[in-house]
Parts: sequence; structure tokens; C-alpha cells
Amino acid sequence: MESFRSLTVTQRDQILVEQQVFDIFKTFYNLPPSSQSFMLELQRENHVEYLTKGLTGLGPSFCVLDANRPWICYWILHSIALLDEFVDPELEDNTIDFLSRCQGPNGGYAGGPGQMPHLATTYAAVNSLVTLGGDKALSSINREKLYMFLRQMKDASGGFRMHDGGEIDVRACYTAISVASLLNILDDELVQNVGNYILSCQTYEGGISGEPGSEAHGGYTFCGLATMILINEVDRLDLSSLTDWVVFRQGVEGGFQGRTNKLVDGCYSFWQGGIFALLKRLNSTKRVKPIPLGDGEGSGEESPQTTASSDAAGEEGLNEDLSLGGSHSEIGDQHNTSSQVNVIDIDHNHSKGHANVEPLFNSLALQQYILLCSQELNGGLRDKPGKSRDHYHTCYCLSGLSVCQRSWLEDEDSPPLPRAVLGPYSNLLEPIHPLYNVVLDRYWGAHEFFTKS
Ligand SMILES: CC(C)=CCC/C(C)=C/CC/C(C)=C/COP(=O)(O)OP(=O)(O)O
Ligand SMILES: [Zn+2]
Repeated sequence: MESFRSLTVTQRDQILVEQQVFDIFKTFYNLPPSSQSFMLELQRENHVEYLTKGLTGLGPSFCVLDANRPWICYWILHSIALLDEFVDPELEDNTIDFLSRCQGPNGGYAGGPGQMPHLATTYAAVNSLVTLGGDKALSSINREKLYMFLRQMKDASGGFRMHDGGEIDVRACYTAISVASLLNILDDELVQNVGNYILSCQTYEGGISGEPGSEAHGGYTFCGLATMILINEVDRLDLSSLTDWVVFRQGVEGGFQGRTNKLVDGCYSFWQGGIFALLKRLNSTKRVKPIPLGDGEGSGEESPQTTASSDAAGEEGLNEDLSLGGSHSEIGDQHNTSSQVNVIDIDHNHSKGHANVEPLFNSLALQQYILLCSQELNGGLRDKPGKSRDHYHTCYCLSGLSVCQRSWLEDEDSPPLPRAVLGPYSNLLEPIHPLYNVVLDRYWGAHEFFTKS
């Protein structure tokens, strides 16, 4: 009590509000009467301990999820980075060596040494190495061969196959385009007709399915939307119906479901929450004049869009790399006669430093779900109470939490206001780049490295 009295009025208010909010949660989630508001605290140390243990067994004897080992690296390393922690140098070296052994002789990464390269594990390995950062990790990626692998996975229809002879789907498009963009090897050949494929997967509900004719799902909607932004064709999607679809995926529990009539699950905190992070940036961009389409029009001159892109290059925040700007616009031009969203050209002037955008979802309710229902107090996060923790859910619950904490912020460079962060402010996680889901400063490290080399 004495220490309570010594707090400022604002600090006391914050504690009292937290206590009242927690009492409401207790009733709502039917928590035991003994539950305390410390349950709203992110159990950082326990999460780091759980995650670090998971990374130590990647050697040959580690055969759980044998074909998914780069994924385990990514889920763990990204979670540790979100918590602003580092792995010790020996573990880091072992992880880089392990991932190098997963790299195929003809490019791309497999689920384990000697296995067949696969786009999903290539995405996981590249994101892991970007998250580790530094010369050793980043230069271990053979970009020339990886480019050849991506070209081999490209189908005549425009989509990508997950592996040699494998299925074509929206995940494959996203993982290929995301990796190529991060490594600065994206070109018109890789982009050709991807937009048409994604467009054919937007369903009558507004979300995006894995393949044409299937059901809209949060995982695929994130992948499809992020891909369309990366290739600068996002305006081709029906963004209004996509927004309606994702808004209605938040349940009364605060968490998100992946698709209509299914249960909420902590991992959709990112797959659906990440969609809001992308939409927020799209909504805060200026519209630029359409690129002239007619023969000869504007010939010899930069299009307005290209001009805007190059003007923005190298500027603050996420603007430069939320899309690839006008560089692939000639492919997009086959269809586009309306104005295009230029995500590069974010207008910071009217909002810098202020929390002035209202999220399109209930961010505090989602934080409640993550902290109270998905968090295991002794480390790790899960789908929902009654399920066990795992590294996948830990990664995507924490990624979603980071997105929530910044859902009011237009300017990603400034820290969120305390009221945007549920629980103590020490719950604040590192910001992510929402197109790739890597921690923002690791993204910038990779960006610098691959722009120079
Ligand atoms: C980058 C990358 C590889 C992204 C993958 C995206 C992703 C999570 C796709 C979801 C796939 C899917 C249809 C799950 C449904 O599972 P379910 O039927 O068990 O779950 P549900 O009941 O919640 O729909
Ligand atoms: Zn899940």
C-alpha cells in the first residue's frame, strides 16, 4: 500500500484500470477466483527459457518434425527476437551451420539435410538467417542458386509449386515472392502472372483461399494480400470485401478464427492480425496518378508512380519496402486502368509521433485472448486453453501481440502509447515488418546487406 501511495496519479489510475479490466476477464473467461492480474503480464523469462531449450536439439538425432526443422528455427528465433533477446554465439553458429546443411546443391532449403528443397522451408530458413543477421548468416545464403530454384518452382500459369512436382497454391506464391523480395532478387520473370493467380483465389466471401475454388482462410488471405503488395498489384483485389471478411473473423472471445464458423485460435492473431497491419499501411498511403497505358504515352519519361517510388527510396520507416514500387508495373498494367495504391509513398506529415488511427479490429480484446487464453505462464503460447504450447503458436501469438500493440500507430518509429499495450508496458514486444514477419531492425540489416551485395 505504501508503494501504491508513492506512485503518480497516472500510474495509480493505470493499475486500478488494469485491476478492473482483469475482474471483468475473470468472469468472462471463467478463470479461477484465485487468478491475479499478473496473468496479464507477458512471462518473458519463461518464454525465453522454453524457446532456447527448443533450439538446442537440431542435430541429426532430432527427428521430431524432421521435415520441418528450418521452421522450428524460424519460430524460435523470431519469437526470441520479438522478446528482444539473443541466442548465445555458439547456438547461433550451430544454427547457421545446420541451415547451410539444409541448403540444396541446386538452391533452396529443405526440411533437413539431404532432403528435397521446398518453398516453405526456404522461406523459414531465409527468415531465420535474416533474424540472426550479420555477415556469416546472411552470406551463407546462395542467392544465385536460390534464384534458380525459384525459377524452377515457377509454373507456366504464373503460380509457384511448393516443391518439384508439388502443389501450386497461394502459400507457394507468397513464400517465393517474400524470399525473392527480402534477398533483392525479385524480377519480372518471377512476378509474371502471380497477380492473376492470387486474384483467382479471392472468394465470394472476400477472403483468399489456398487454391481457386476453395474456402477463404486467414493464412492464405495474409499470404495473398502480402504477395499482391510485394508485386505492387494490390489494387486488383477487392479490398473492401476482403476488409469486411477479416473484420468478421474476430470472435467474442477476442481471438480470431481462421475461417467462417470455426473456433478461434491464437495463431490467427498474426495471420488475421497481420492483415490489419497491412491494410492500415495501405489506407495511410497517398493515391498517385495512374500509369499511362497507351502506346507512346509518357515514353522516355518516368511514370508518376516510378517517380514517386524513387523519390521515396531510402526514406524513413517502412515506406520504401512495403512494396516494390513501379518496377513491375508493366506486368500489372495488363489489367490496371484505375489508380494504383503506392504503398511506398506513405504520408507521414500529418501523423508523425501520434497514435491517431483507429484499428479496424478490437486490439485490446485480442491482447486479452493472447495473454489470458493462449499464454502458458510457465512459458510458451498455444492455440487455446486445453491445448499444449508449441513453437508455432508461440511465434504467431507473439507476432500478433506485437501487431496489436502498434495497431493505433501510423508512424512505426514512435513507441505505442501505454493504453495501447494491455498489461504492464513491459509487455511491449519488438516491432515487425508485416510483409515478411521478421523483426523490423533485422529486416533493415538484411536490406542493407542485400542492397550492397
Ligand atoms: C507462410 C506460410 C507457409 C503460411 C501458411 C498459412 C496458413 C496458416 C495456412 C492455413 C492452412 C489451413 C487451411 C489451415 C486449416 O487448418 P484447420 O482446419 O486445422 O484449422 P481451422 O479450423 O482453424 O481452419
Ligand atoms: Zn493454430
